[in-house]
Amino acid sequence: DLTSDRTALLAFRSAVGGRTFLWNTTTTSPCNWAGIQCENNRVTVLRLPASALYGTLPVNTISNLTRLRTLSLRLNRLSGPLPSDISKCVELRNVYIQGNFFSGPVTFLSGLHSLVRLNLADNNFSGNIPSAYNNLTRLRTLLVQKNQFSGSIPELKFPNLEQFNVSFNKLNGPIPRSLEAMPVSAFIGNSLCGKPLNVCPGNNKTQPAIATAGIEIGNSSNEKKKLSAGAIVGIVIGSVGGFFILLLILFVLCRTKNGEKTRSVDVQTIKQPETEASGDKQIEEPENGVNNGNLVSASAVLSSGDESWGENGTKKLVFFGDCNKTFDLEDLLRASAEVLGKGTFGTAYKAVLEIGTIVAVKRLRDVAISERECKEKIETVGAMNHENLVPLRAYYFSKEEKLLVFDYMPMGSLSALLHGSKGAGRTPLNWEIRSSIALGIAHGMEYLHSQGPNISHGNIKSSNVLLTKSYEARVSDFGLANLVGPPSSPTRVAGYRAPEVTDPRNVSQKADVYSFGVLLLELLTGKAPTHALLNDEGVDLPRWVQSVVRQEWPSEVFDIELLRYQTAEEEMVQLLQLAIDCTAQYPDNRPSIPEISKQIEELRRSTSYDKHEQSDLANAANRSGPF
Ligand SMILES: Nc1ncnc2c1ncn2[C@@H]1O[C@H](COP(=O)(O)OP(=O)(O)OP(=O)(O)O)[C@@H](O)[C@H]1O
Repeated sequence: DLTSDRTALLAFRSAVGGRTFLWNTTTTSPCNWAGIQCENNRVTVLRLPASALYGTLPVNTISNLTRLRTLSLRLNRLSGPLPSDISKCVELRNVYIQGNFFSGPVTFLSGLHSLVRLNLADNNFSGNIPSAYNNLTRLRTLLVQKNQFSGSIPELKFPNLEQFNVSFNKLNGPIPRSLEAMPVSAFIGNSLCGKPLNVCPGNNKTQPAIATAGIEIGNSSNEKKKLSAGAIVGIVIGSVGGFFILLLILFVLCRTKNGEKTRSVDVQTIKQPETEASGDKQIEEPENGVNNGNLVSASAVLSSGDESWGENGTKKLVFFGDCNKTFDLEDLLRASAEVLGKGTFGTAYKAVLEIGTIVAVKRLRDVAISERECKEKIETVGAMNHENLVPLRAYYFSKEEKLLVFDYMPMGSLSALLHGSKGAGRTPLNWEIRSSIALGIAHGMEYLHSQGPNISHGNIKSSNVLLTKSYEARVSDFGLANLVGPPSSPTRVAGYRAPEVTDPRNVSQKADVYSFGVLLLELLTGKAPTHALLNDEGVDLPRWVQSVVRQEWPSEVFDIELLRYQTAEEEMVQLLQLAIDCTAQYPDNRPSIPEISKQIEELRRSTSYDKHEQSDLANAANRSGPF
């Protein structure tokens, strides 16, 4: 059997071009060849992702591997039709051929009853979406986005379907009921209609009662009645009258409210002493960013009559939620402090309080908005509560000083971990850690984005991802982007900024996704992204990765440290593809954060699934070559 597998594999190798040392043919057993795994002396896994393969696949190559369970040819340059005889591999569970140039209709599916994951995305497949998919009752993932599929989507019934995407094809007609619960992004870029997209034309069920002139009433066509001209005039006059009454009520309400507001502002102004007249000074900035004794060596500055935001004129830290108020402003000012770094919004300090508590304090500078607005924004940040966000515990606000008190994260930032010293004693950042960090960030962002369509982070980058002792990711600096004025010079954030962003204080959720994509590339490549303007040793990561993936050997993009963990090569390439999708030029072509989380969860699950399935393969460790 193994001899026939070997023959089939050699036929495959001679059919496609690519990396020349693909397989060491002097070894008799293909089970020792790179990218191949066996069970009971039969080839079960053929993984050649990102291996610069090109050419077509003739019949009797893959199909002779009758015990094949996983076929991955992801991110190569293979073309032509996929031979239909692959249907002979009845044990196939995972087929990943995303990111090639395969074309023609998909005819190989009938008979593949065991299929769990099917990813045909980013190819040139055409024809209808075969209803043969319906035989695939175990299917959990069906990704066929970015192809040339046309016609309508058949009613597909998959009891276990978790991931589904047909976006950016040439499909038309209504979305079948069984797929209504899928996200909008699964269907965009086609001429489809119906839930979750817009209502199909001619389907009046969910249309508003008054749509256009010549209005029709009723659910089915035989019930349709034309409204008389008189009725239309009546409806229009009634609606306009109602609208004016509503406007009048709103006007009266606003006037009453404004009167109240003015009164409360007056009260506050009277309460607050004149801080400018009290001769307060600003806290001294450390000259060179080194330890400066305590947080505010000029703590007297604040105690000399500076006005806090306290209710009755006392200096007060305002705490959030049920956070224990175990310290006050005086304690904070007395704490020994060291500078952690200077960022866009100010300087960050590590403060060790006398009671032993350690906090991170951020002193905001150049706050560009009114006190009231600033307070509201800080309160919004304080109300955010998610395990993957750095919690804001308290704040202090006065005319001269704006301090934000966060939990201190002992492992520092992801940026420092990726690009800092790689000397002995450092925990190597393996796939498990990196993929879990990626997932943590995605979850934190998903929480932020779920707060409203206009809520975004605005400054996603590796120095804003902090880590706990167990390397869990916590996103920091959310909600601060619009507190301060725009930076005067390009900063490190430039390498993460989406091409459409012109005002850094106004960043959409899709622009956050772009920055996250760059962050994923940074995690995978180990390279720091920067902007050409800055002219330092960094690179324009999305552009560099795109060029390597398309022109050279794609796996060369990965960080050497990651390549040591070869058992996850498939998932690494999957995450690379996701990062490339996130950094699409056009915002609409980028996936949403919930989708991204789902994909990372899924690929992390498949790592553990594969590990479990193949743990007894002693030869896995002996494989040669990069994969
Ligand atoms: N809560 C925290 N715990 C531990 N270290 C922190 C904390 N907050 C910030 N830091 C450290 O302080 C440094 C400076 O942080 P800061 O957020 O002020 O600037 P930045 O992230 O480099 O840039 P930007 O202000 O543009 O986000 C960061 O690199 C980070 O390592």
